[in-house]
Amino acid sequence: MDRSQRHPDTADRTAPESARDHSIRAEQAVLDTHYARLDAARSETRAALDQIRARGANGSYANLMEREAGAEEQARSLARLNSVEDGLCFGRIDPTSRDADPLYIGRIGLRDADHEVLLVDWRAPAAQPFYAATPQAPRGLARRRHLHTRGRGVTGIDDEVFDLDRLDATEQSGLVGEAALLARLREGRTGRMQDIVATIQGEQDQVIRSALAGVLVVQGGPGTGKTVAALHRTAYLLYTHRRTLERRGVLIVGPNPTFLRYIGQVLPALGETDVVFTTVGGLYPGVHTEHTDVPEVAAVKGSVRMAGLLAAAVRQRQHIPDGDLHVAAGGMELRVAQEDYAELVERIRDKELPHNAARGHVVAEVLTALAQDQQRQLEDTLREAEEDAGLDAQTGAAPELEDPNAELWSEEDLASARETLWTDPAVRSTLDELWPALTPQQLLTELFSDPGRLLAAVAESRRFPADGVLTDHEWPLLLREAEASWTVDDVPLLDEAAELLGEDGSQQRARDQAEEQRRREAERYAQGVLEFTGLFEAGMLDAATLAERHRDDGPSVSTAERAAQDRSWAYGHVIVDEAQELSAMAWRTVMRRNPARSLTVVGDTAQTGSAAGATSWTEMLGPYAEGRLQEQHLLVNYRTPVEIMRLAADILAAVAPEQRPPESVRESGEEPRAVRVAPGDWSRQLTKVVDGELTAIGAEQADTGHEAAPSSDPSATAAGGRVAVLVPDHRHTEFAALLPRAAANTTPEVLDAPLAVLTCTQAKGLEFDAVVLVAPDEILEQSPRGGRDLYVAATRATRRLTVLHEAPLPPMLAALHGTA
Ligand SMILES: Nc1ncnc2c1ncn2[C@@H]1O[C@H](COP(=O)(O)OP(=O)(O)OP(=O)(O)O)[C@@H](O)[C@H]1O
Repeated sequence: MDRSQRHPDTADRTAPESARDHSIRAEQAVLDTHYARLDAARSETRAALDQIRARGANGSYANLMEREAGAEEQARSLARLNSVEDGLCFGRIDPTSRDADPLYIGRIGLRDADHEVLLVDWRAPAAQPFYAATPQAPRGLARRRHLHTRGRGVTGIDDEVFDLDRLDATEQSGLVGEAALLARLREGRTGRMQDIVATIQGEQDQVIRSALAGVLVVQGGPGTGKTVAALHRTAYLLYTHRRTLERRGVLIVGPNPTFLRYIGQVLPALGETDVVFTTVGGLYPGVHTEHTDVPEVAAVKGSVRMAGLLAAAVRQRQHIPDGDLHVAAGGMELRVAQEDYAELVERIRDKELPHNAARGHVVAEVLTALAQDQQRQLEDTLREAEEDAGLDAQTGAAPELEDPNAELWSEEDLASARETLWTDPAVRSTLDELWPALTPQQLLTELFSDPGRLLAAVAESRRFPADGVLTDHEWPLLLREAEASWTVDDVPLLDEAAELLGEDGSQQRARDQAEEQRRREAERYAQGVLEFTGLFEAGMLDAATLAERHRDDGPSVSTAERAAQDRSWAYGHVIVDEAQELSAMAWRTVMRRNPARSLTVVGDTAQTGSAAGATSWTEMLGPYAEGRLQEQHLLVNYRTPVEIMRLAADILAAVAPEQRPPESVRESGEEPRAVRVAPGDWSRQLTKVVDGELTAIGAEQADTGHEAAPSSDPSATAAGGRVAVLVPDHRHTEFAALLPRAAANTTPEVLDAPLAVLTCTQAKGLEFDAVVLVAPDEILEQSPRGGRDLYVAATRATRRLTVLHEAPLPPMLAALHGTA
């Protein structure tokens, strides 16, 4: 169904040419004033910046600081003004009240010289009716108008009229309308996501403008604009809560680096850059990985029961020997009674400190116990000596000691004995055995590479089975070589371990190093400023002092930098995209980064590919939201045409019958098709189909004015439009080799290449003009969630889907029309 048909008020394009031209001319005149104002604002800002710089060489320290801050602010403003050149104004709303003027909506707000509003920022409350008005609830609007522009010229307008009476006769006859949305959706894909400020739909607007606090879950089928809405929400929140979010930063977690690059350009386009982008594999500072475990291992590592296992593994490292503690030190055999040691361990455990912090207490108490034993032994020796001396010298009777309980050692003696003992290697190694200082990496490596240790931790975890324990079938799956590299599924475990262990000194050292590096850079910069301003020669200030004084909360870029390095950083807001893929353990990590629980979670539980991912939001997130979980549903698919979505709906019915497929917004006129490949004929058939797609896209672009340079290589003609070959995981290398000109890895070139060979996981969140889906039966079989992978693959195309198969098609694809 064409969406324009759902707006009965949307006028047809059959309006008289002259009236349409008249409207365009009128809007052009308004747009000219917007650009004139933008140019003026740029000139003013540039002049202000030049003036600040020109004042550089003189003045007091305070003036200098003020000038620096002023220059930075002006430079930011200028960058913002420069970033809105394209599509500065894209909408207009006419209120029903005849007394009120129309409002123009744009990428930024502008006022004229008299401070009258010329243009309203799309994120401002006054702009909301532009996005939220519907024929049923027009929000006080008589008309919503979309302006199409190229450069600084108005090329077209689309109107939706909510109150015809409000428009005069000329305006009524000049109504024009082809839904701006459909025009936008017909454009070819570029490999980078683009902003949708001009065509945000009502249900998306609700997501974008939801309150900052609480956990907002946005569930929606493929192509419903979850990602793009989440990004616009980020821009909206940064605009509305700038102070909070600039200081604490916004974290965006995505499924893979390609996806992050795919969406990465949208925020700068919206004028917002103060954001940290990462994947789950990058959430733990110092480790960055994109390798994943096989599904059955990932399922175990992602289970919340791992938290209990790791807690048990840490307890296992807090050793309580079977007998008394004996240490040979300082020529003596020192002893701590087993029950005394066990009692002190229980006392320290009761404090519920992280392991490494508790170690400090254990060390202190054991040293005291050893020193006291040393004292006791020395005193006994002394007494014996004195007794012997007394017996010898007098009558043979024992002498009367002054007080048998008297302490011969002072507090200082005890302290110095403890210090000496601490330097004794035997004492140290005993303490390291009893209660070692551990890094998260060490804990995990030693646990997973030692079956005996792992089994002991499993046994220990079964003593406290509160959150469930691993079965005898599951725990052996964790075993691996000590040298094995970290996987994405290990990252939340490292974070959990870090939480249990606390600081071991290495984190502090890393932070100190980073701080030292920053200090040196600030000093170098300050030195430049001083030489430039002459203050250095005047001897008024040295670079270190200036750098130190200049250290405040700093610009948000450094907020992002600081946040990314600091495991304990509390972000102001966190956005998780393709959130269905995160395991329970990954959520524990994400929640630690956002103790205030201000999160936007977007995903589709029907697309979950990961074995440890979510099948229910309430189950996965309920425990963290404490009644503040709000779920919104997006139901309209803006990517996949009706014809392809019909087929995808069959897959969905087979793999997640409880889910409703989204409703597609447009038809392409082309049914998806199946091509049967004869055994051994993959290379020829694949090349033929791919070449056909590339040629077709090249021709379509030529038709729509996006003409590419002629070339004998069909892949060169598709610049701007893209084809993806989606293959089973285990055959990726094989199919990539059959198409050597295709990009086939997860570097940025995949996004820019006209042709790419990807697995379903790599294609998650991305979209292409045409998709060639290879060996669907094998995709289905590749994991317990293979059916969901197939659903993801089938919903990536904006125009055409071709399925290539050698084996018979799975029943869920029975509706496909085949070709020889
Ligand atoms: N209001 C809109 N105006 C124009 N284009 C839109 C709109 N909403 C979504 N789109 C486009 O639809 C496509 C799909 O959007 P997006 O990738 O955000 O969907 P998604 O729900 O995250 O999909 P998936 O679950 O498959 O990853 C994108 O090209 C996006 O730009």
